[in-house]
Amino acid sequence: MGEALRLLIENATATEMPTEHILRAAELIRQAAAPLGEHRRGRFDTASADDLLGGIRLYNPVTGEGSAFAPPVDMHREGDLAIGTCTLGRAFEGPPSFAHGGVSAMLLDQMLGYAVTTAGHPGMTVRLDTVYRSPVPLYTPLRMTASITEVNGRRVTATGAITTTTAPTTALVEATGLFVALRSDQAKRLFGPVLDRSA
Ligand SMILES: CCCCCCCCCCCCCC(=O)SCCNC(=O)CCNC(=O)[C@H](O)C(C)(C)COP(=O)(O)OP(=O)(O)OC[C@H]1O[C@@H](n2cnc3c(N)ncnc32)[C@H](O)[C@@H]1OP(=O)(O)O
Repeated sequence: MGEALRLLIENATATEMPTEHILRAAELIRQAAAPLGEHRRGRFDTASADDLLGGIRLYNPVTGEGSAFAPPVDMHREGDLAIGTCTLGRAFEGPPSFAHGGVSAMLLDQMLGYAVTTAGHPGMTVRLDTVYRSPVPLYTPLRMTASITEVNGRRVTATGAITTTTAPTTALVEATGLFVALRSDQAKRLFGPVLDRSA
């Protein structure tokens, strides 16, 4: 379903079809959406397809295969380096033909988070600094990298970059993120209801 939704969003964002076609499509989309809404999970319920501790989040807005919104980014590790790939379509546009700057920050937040989490230092982002060197092109295979630069108690710093796959040494956007590991009281305060319901 995620793939179908992403096709829908791409075509809906790029279409130049006449108004009557768009109104007909809107009606069909409403008809398709209604039965899905008949049985929904609540705010604190994780998706039945998810495995929180195993890191599976089907509807994550960056990596989730099931997400209408995610590019989705495919991530893996090679040694100390986290690597991600994706191609951004029209829905991610900011400046004409290039990605929105907030999208680049979102991709890098997730990449840095993946780097720290898969290195055994899970934490929440408390700071993300982005440097935009060149616009990120749409419809172009992208490569993202991230790695840890410092572990200081509960505070972990990671850096990363977005490049194209054809010019992997030319950073378009760079980011440095600070992640903080939660104390148990913080984890309970923020995620208690979710953990209780998924136990
Ligand atoms: C195999 C599995 C794969 C799965 C992959 C999954 C990938 C997941 C990817 C997810 C990616 C997406 C990720 C997301 O999108 S996470 C979502 C976005 N982030 C948030 O919503 C976090 C909001 N912040 C907070 O809730 C609090 O700040 C928390 C609870 C995190 C810490 O609470 P608190 O703020 O009260 O801190 P502390 O008292 O515990 O102290 C902690 C230490 O940290 C220092 N500090 C704090 N803030 C800052 C700051 N801004 N600059 C510099 N330093 C800062 C602080 O001084 C102290 O240092 P020290 O005094 O100890 O030296």
